[in-house]
Amino acid sequence: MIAILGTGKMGEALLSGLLRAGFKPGDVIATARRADRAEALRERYGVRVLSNPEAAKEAGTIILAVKPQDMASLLAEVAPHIAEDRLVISAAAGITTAFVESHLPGEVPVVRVMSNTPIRFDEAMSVISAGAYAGEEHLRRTEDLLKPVGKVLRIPESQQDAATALSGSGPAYFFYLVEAMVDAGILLGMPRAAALDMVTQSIVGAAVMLRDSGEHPVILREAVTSPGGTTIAAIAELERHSVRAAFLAAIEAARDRGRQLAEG
Ligand SMILES: NC(=O)C1=CN([C@@H]2O[C@H](COP(=O)(O)OP(=O)(O)OC[C@H]3O[C@@H](n4cnc5c(N)ncnc54)[C@H](OP(=O)(O)O)[C@@H]3O)[C@@H](O)[C@H]2O)C=CC1
Ligand SMILES: O=C(O)[C@@H]1CCC=N1
Repeated sequence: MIAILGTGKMGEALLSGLLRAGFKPGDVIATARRADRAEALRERYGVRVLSNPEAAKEAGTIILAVKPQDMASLLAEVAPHIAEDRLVISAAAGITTAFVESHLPGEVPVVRVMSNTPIRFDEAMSVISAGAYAGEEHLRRTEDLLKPVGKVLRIPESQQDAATALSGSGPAYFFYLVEAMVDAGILLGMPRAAALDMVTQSIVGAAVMLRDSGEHPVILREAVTSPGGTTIAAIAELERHSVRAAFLAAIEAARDRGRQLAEG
Protein backbone atom coordinates (compact mmCIF):
# COMPACT_ATOMS: atom_id res chain seq x y z
CA MET A 1 0.00 0.00 0.00
CA ILE A 2 1.23 3.47 -0.94
CA ALA A 3 0.22 6.59 0.98
CA ILE A 4 0.61 10.12 -0.35
CA LEU A 5 0.58 12.54 2.58
CA GLY A 6 -0.39 16.05 1.42
CA THR A 7 -2.00 15.43 -1.93
CA GLY A 8 -1.63 18.86 -3.57
CA LYS A 9 -0.33 19.64 -7.07
CA MET A 10 2.63 17.23 -7.04
CA GLY A 11 0.92 14.58 -4.91
CA GLU A 12 -2.15 14.54 -7.15
CA ALA A 13 -0.01 14.38 -10.31
CA LEU A 14 1.86 11.39 -8.87
CA LEU A 15 -1.39 9.77 -7.77
CA SER A 16 -2.95 10.06 -11.22
CA GLY A 17 0.31 8.84 -12.81
CA LEU A 18 0.36 5.76 -10.58
CA LEU A 19 -3.23 4.96 -11.56
CA ARG A 20 -2.39 5.44 -15.26
CA ALA A 21 0.55 3.08 -14.76
CA GLY A 22 -1.73 0.31 -13.55
CA PHE A 23 -1.86 0.74 -9.78
CA LYS A 24 -5.40 0.14 -8.53
CA PRO A 25 -7.26 2.84 -6.56
CA GLY A 26 -7.30 0.33 -3.70
CA ASP A 27 -3.46 0.34 -3.67
CA VAL A 28 -3.17 4.05 -2.91
CA ILE A 29 -4.23 6.18 0.06
CA ALA A 30 -4.24 9.98 -0.10
CA THR A 31 -4.38 12.55 2.67
CA ALA A 32 -5.50 16.18 2.56
CA ARG A 33 -6.00 18.83 5.20
CA ARG A 34 -9.26 20.28 3.82
CA ALA A 35 -12.50 18.28 3.66
CA ASP A 36 -13.45 19.62 0.20
CA ARG A 37 -10.05 18.61 -1.16
CA ALA A 38 -10.42 15.12 0.37
CA GLU A 39 -13.85 14.75 -1.25
CA ALA A 40 -12.55 15.90 -4.65
CA LEU A 41 -9.72 13.33 -4.53
CA ARG A 42 -12.13 10.52 -3.57
CA GLU A 43 -14.50 11.43 -6.38
CA ARG A 44 -11.84 11.98 -9.05
CA TYR A 45 -9.71 8.89 -8.39
CA GLY A 46 -11.78 6.50 -6.26
CA VAL A 47 -8.95 6.26 -3.69
CA ARG A 48 -9.37 6.24 0.07
CA VAL A 49 -8.59 9.56 1.74
CA LEU A 50 -7.67 9.02 5.38
CA SER A 51 -6.05 10.99 8.20
CA ASN A 52 -2.25 11.18 8.18
CA PRO A 53 -1.82 8.75 11.11
CA GLU A 54 -4.28 6.23 9.59
CA ALA A 55 -2.53 6.40 6.22
CA ALA A 56 0.94 6.07 7.81
CA LYS A 57 -0.20 3.04 9.85
CA GLU A 58 -1.45 1.17 6.78
CA ALA A 59 1.09 1.94 4.08
CA GLY A 60 4.40 0.23 3.39
CA THR A 61 5.54 3.22 1.31
CA ILE A 62 4.81 6.68 2.65
CA ILE A 63 5.32 9.66 0.33
CA LEU A 64 5.62 13.06 2.02
CA ALA A 65 4.37 15.66 -0.48
CA VAL A 66 3.67 18.73 1.69
CA LYS A 67 5.50 22.05 1.37
CA PRO A 68 8.87 22.16 3.16
CA GLN A 69 7.40 24.55 5.77
CA ASP A 70 4.73 21.93 6.70
CA MET A 71 7.13 19.00 6.96
CA ALA A 72 8.05 19.19 10.67
CA SER A 73 4.43 19.23 11.84
CA LEU A 74 3.47 16.41 9.45
CA LEU A 75 6.37 14.29 10.71
CA ALA A 76 5.38 14.96 14.34
CA GLU A 77 1.86 13.71 13.51
CA VAL A 78 2.92 10.48 11.78
CA ALA A 79 6.20 9.53 13.52
CA PRO A 80 4.59 7.26 16.17
CA HIS A 81 3.03 5.18 13.36
CA ILE A 82 6.10 4.65 11.17
CA ALA A 83 8.26 1.58 11.82
CA GLU A 84 11.63 0.55 10.37
CA ASP A 85 10.02 -1.85 7.88
CA ARG A 86 8.50 1.11 5.96
CA LEU A 87 9.93 3.25 3.21
CA VAL A 88 9.52 7.01 3.57
CA ILE A 89 9.92 9.09 0.40
CA SER A 90 10.27 12.82 0.87
CA ALA A 91 9.42 14.99 -2.14
CA ALA A 92 10.02 18.42 -0.56
CA ALA A 93 12.55 20.98 -1.74
CA GLY A 94 15.40 21.57 0.66
CA ILE A 95 14.38 18.94 3.23
CA THR A 96 17.29 16.55 3.87
CA THR A 97 16.98 12.84 4.57
CA ALA A 98 18.78 13.55 7.90
CA PHE A 99 15.98 16.00 8.82
CA VAL A 100 13.30 13.40 8.09
CA GLU A 101 15.25 10.61 9.85
CA SER A 102 15.73 12.77 12.94
CA HIS A 103 11.95 13.21 13.25
CA LEU A 104 11.24 9.46 12.99
CA PRO A 105 11.89 6.74 15.56
CA GLY A 106 14.69 4.19 15.03
CA GLU A 107 16.33 3.70 11.68
CA VAL A 108 13.58 4.24 9.10
CA PRO A 109 14.73 4.10 5.43
CA VAL A 110 14.23 7.50 3.78
CA VAL A 111 14.68 8.39 0.10
CA ARG A 112 14.71 12.03 -1.03
CA VAL A 113 13.14 12.85 -4.37
CA MET A 114 13.05 16.01 -6.45
CA SER A 115 10.61 15.77 -9.33
CA ASN A 116 8.95 18.43 -11.48
CA THR A 117 5.51 19.39 -12.77
CA PRO A 118 5.70 17.61 -16.17
CA ILE A 119 4.93 14.58 -14.00
CA ARG A 120 1.32 15.41 -14.98
CA PHE A 121 2.12 14.20 -18.51
CA ASP A 122 4.49 11.34 -17.58
CA GLU A 123 7.46 13.56 -18.55
CA ALA A 124 8.89 14.25 -15.10
CA MET A 125 12.57 14.55 -14.35
CA SER A 126 12.96 12.95 -10.94
CA VAL A 127 16.25 12.71 -9.07
CA ILE A 128 16.56 10.44 -6.04
CA SER A 129 19.04 9.99 -3.18
CA ALA A 130 19.16 7.45 -0.35
CA GLY A 131 19.29 8.47 3.30
CA ALA A 132 21.47 6.80 5.95
CA TYR A 133 19.21 3.76 6.40
CA ALA A 134 18.03 3.30 2.80
CA GLY A 135 19.71 0.85 0.45
CA GLU A 136 19.46 -0.55 -3.06
CA GLU A 137 16.04 -2.10 -2.42
CA HIS A 138 14.58 1.24 -1.31
CA LEU A 139 16.05 3.10 -4.28
CA ARG A 140 14.60 0.42 -6.62
CA ARG A 141 11.16 0.70 -5.00
CA THR A 142 11.30 4.48 -5.44
CA GLU A 143 12.35 4.09 -9.09
CA ASP A 144 9.48 1.66 -9.68
CA LEU A 145 7.05 4.37 -8.54
CA LEU A 146 8.63 7.19 -10.52
CA LYS A 147 9.62 5.52 -13.81
CA PRO A 148 6.05 5.33 -15.13
CA VAL A 149 5.80 9.13 -14.80
CA GLY A 150 9.10 10.14 -16.39
CA LYS A 151 12.86 9.84 -16.22
CA VAL A 152 14.64 8.95 -12.96
CA LEU A 153 18.26 9.59 -12.06
CA ARG A 154 20.17 8.64 -8.90
CA ILE A 155 22.34 11.47 -7.55
CA PRO A 156 24.34 12.05 -4.36
CA GLU A 157 22.23 13.91 -1.82
CA SER A 158 24.84 16.70 -1.78
CA GLN A 159 23.59 17.59 -5.31
CA GLN A 160 19.89 17.67 -4.44
CA ASP A 161 19.65 21.45 -3.88
CA ALA A 162 21.39 22.03 -7.21
CA ALA A 163 19.03 19.59 -8.95
CA THR A 164 16.05 21.34 -7.35
CA ALA A 165 17.28 24.62 -8.85
CA LEU A 166 17.94 23.06 -12.25
CA SER A 167 15.19 20.53 -12.98
CA GLY A 168 12.75 20.99 -10.06
CA SER A 169 12.26 24.68 -10.89
CA GLY A 170 13.39 24.18 -14.51
CA PRO A 171 9.94 24.10 -16.15
CA ALA A 172 9.23 27.57 -14.70
CA TYR A 173 12.25 29.04 -16.54
CA PHE A 174 10.97 27.67 -19.85
CA PHE A 175 7.45 29.00 -19.22
CA TYR A 176 9.01 32.39 -18.39
CA LEU A 177 10.98 32.26 -21.64
CA VAL A 178 7.80 31.45 -23.57
CA GLU A 179 6.02 34.42 -21.95
CA ALA A 180 8.89 36.72 -22.92
CA MET A 181 8.99 35.43 -26.50
CA VAL A 182 5.22 35.79 -26.89
CA ASP A 183 5.55 39.40 -25.68
CA ALA A 184 8.18 39.90 -28.35
CA GLY A 185 5.70 38.58 -30.93
CA ILE A 186 3.12 41.10 -29.65
CA LEU A 187 5.72 43.86 -29.96
CA LEU A 188 6.21 42.85 -33.58
CA GLY A 189 2.44 43.06 -34.18
CA MET A 190 1.63 39.34 -34.11
CA PRO A 191 -1.77 38.22 -32.70
CA ARG A 192 -1.26 36.74 -29.21
CA ALA A 193 -2.75 33.31 -30.00
CA ALA A 194 -0.64 32.89 -33.12
CA ALA A 195 2.50 34.01 -31.25
CA LEU A 196 1.81 31.48 -28.48
CA ASP A 197 1.31 28.70 -31.04
CA MET A 198 4.55 29.54 -32.82
CA VAL A 199 6.59 29.74 -29.62
CA THR A 200 5.04 26.60 -28.11
CA GLN A 201 5.69 24.47 -31.19
CA SER A 202 9.23 25.87 -31.43
CA ILE A 203 10.03 24.93 -27.82
CA VAL A 204 8.45 21.46 -28.23
CA GLY A 205 10.35 20.91 -31.48
CA ALA A 206 13.61 22.07 -29.93
CA ALA A 207 13.09 19.85 -26.87
CA VAL A 208 12.37 16.77 -28.98
CA MET A 209 15.44 17.47 -31.17
CA LEU A 210 17.61 17.87 -28.09
CA ARG A 211 16.34 14.64 -26.56
CA ASP A 212 16.20 12.48 -29.69
CA SER A 213 19.05 13.66 -31.94
CA GLY A 214 21.81 12.89 -29.45
CA GLU A 215 23.46 16.12 -30.63
CA HIS A 216 24.95 18.72 -28.30
CA PRO A 217 22.84 21.90 -27.84
CA VAL A 218 25.72 24.02 -29.19
CA ILE A 219 25.68 22.07 -32.48
CA LEU A 220 21.89 22.37 -32.71
CA ARG A 221 22.04 26.13 -32.03
CA GLU A 222 24.85 26.64 -34.54
CA ALA A 223 22.78 24.87 -37.21
CA VAL A 224 20.13 27.60 -36.83
CA THR A 225 22.65 30.45 -36.81
CA SER A 226 23.58 31.49 -40.37
CA PRO A 227 26.58 33.78 -41.00
CA GLY A 228 25.31 37.35 -41.17
CA GLY A 229 21.78 36.05 -40.64
CA THR A 230 18.82 36.79 -38.37
CA THR A 231 19.59 34.42 -35.48
CA ILE A 232 23.04 35.88 -34.77
CA ALA A 233 21.47 39.34 -34.62
CA ALA A 234 19.22 38.06 -31.80
CA ILE A 235 22.05 36.15 -30.05
CA ALA A 236 24.21 39.31 -30.09
CA GLU A 237 21.44 41.12 -28.15
CA LEU A 238 21.06 38.24 -25.67
CA GLU A 239 24.82 38.36 -25.04
CA ARG A 240 24.75 42.18 -24.73
CA HIS A 241 22.08 41.79 -22.01
CA SER A 242 24.10 39.06 -20.20
CA VAL A 243 21.28 36.51 -20.43
CA ARG A 244 23.70 33.60 -19.88
CA ALA A 245 25.11 35.28 -16.74
CA ALA A 246 21.55 35.94 -15.55
CA PHE A 247 20.76 32.20 -15.82
CA LEU A 248 23.90 31.30 -13.87
CA ALA A 249 23.00 33.76 -11.10
CA ALA A 250 19.31 32.80 -11.07
CA ILE A 251 19.93 29.07 -10.72
CA GLU A 252 22.56 29.69 -8.05
CA ALA A 253 19.97 31.78 -6.14
CA ALA A 254 17.44 28.93 -6.41
CA ARG A 255 20.06 26.49 -5.05
CA ASP A 256 20.78 28.83 -2.11
CA ARG A 257 17.06 29.21 -1.35
CA GLY A 258 16.75 25.40 -1.23
CA ARG A 259 19.51 25.34 1.38
CA GLN A 260 17.68 27.99 3.42
CA LEU A 261 14.44 25.97 3.34
CA ALA A 262 16.27 23.14 5.12
CA GLU A 263 17.00 25.54 7.98
CA GLY A 264 13.25 26.18 8.48
N1 LIG B 1 5.38 22.62 -7.55
C1 LIG B 1 6.53 22.19 -8.05
O1 LIG B 1 6.94 22.53 -9.18
C2 LIG B 1 7.37 21.24 -7.28
C3 LIG B 1 7.18 21.03 -5.94
N2 LIG B 1 8.00 20.18 -5.26
C4 LIG B 1 7.83 19.92 -3.85
O2 LIG B 1 6.64 19.17 -3.69
C5 LIG B 1 6.00 19.50 -2.48
C6 LIG B 1 4.55 19.82 -2.74
O3 LIG B 1 4.49 20.94 -3.59
P1 LIG B 1 3.15 21.32 -4.35
O4 LIG B 1 2.44 20.08 -4.73
O5 LIG B 1 3.53 22.32 -5.35
O6 LIG B 1 2.36 22.05 -3.15
P2 LIG B 1 0.81 22.04 -2.81
O7 LIG B 1 0.59 23.14 -1.82
O8 LIG B 1 0.02 22.02 -4.06
O9 LIG B 1 0.62 20.62 -2.08
C7 LIG B 1 0.81 20.38 -0.75
C8 LIG B 1 -0.51 19.85 -0.20
O10 LIG B 1 -0.29 19.40 1.12
C9 LIG B 1 -1.44 19.73 1.87
N3 LIG B 1 -1.06 19.68 3.29
C10 LIG B 1 -0.30 20.54 4.00
N4 LIG B 1 -0.17 20.12 5.27
C11 LIG B 1 -0.87 18.95 5.35
C12 LIG B 1 -1.11 18.04 6.39
N5 LIG B 1 -0.60 18.21 7.61
N6 LIG B 1 -1.88 16.96 6.13
C13 LIG B 1 -2.39 16.75 4.90
N7 LIG B 1 -2.20 17.58 3.87
C14 LIG B 1 -1.44 18.68 4.10
C15 LIG B 1 -1.80 21.09 1.36
O11 LIG B 1 -3.11 21.43 1.73
P3 LIG B 1 -3.77 22.86 1.37
O12 LIG B 1 -4.28 22.67 -0.04
O13 LIG B 1 -4.83 23.01 2.38
O14 LIG B 1 -2.66 23.88 1.46
C16 LIG B 1 -1.60 20.91 -0.14
O15 LIG B 1 -2.76 20.39 -0.76
C17 LIG B 1 6.77 20.67 -1.87
O16 LIG B 1 7.53 20.21 -0.79
C18 LIG B 1 7.66 21.17 -3.00
O17 LIG B 1 8.91 21.62 -2.51
C19 LIG B 1 8.95 19.46 -5.92
C20 LIG B 1 9.17 19.63 -7.23
C21 LIG B 1 8.42 20.55 -8.02
O1 LIG C 1 9.57 26.62 -5.95
C1 LIG C 1 9.66 25.65 -5.20
O2 LIG C 1 10.02 25.78 -4.03
C2 LIG C 1 9.33 24.26 -5.72
C3 LIG C 1 10.48 23.33 -5.60
C4 LIG C 1 10.92 23.03 -6.99
C5 LIG C 1 9.92 23.66 -7.82
N1 LIG C 1 9.05 24.29 -7.12
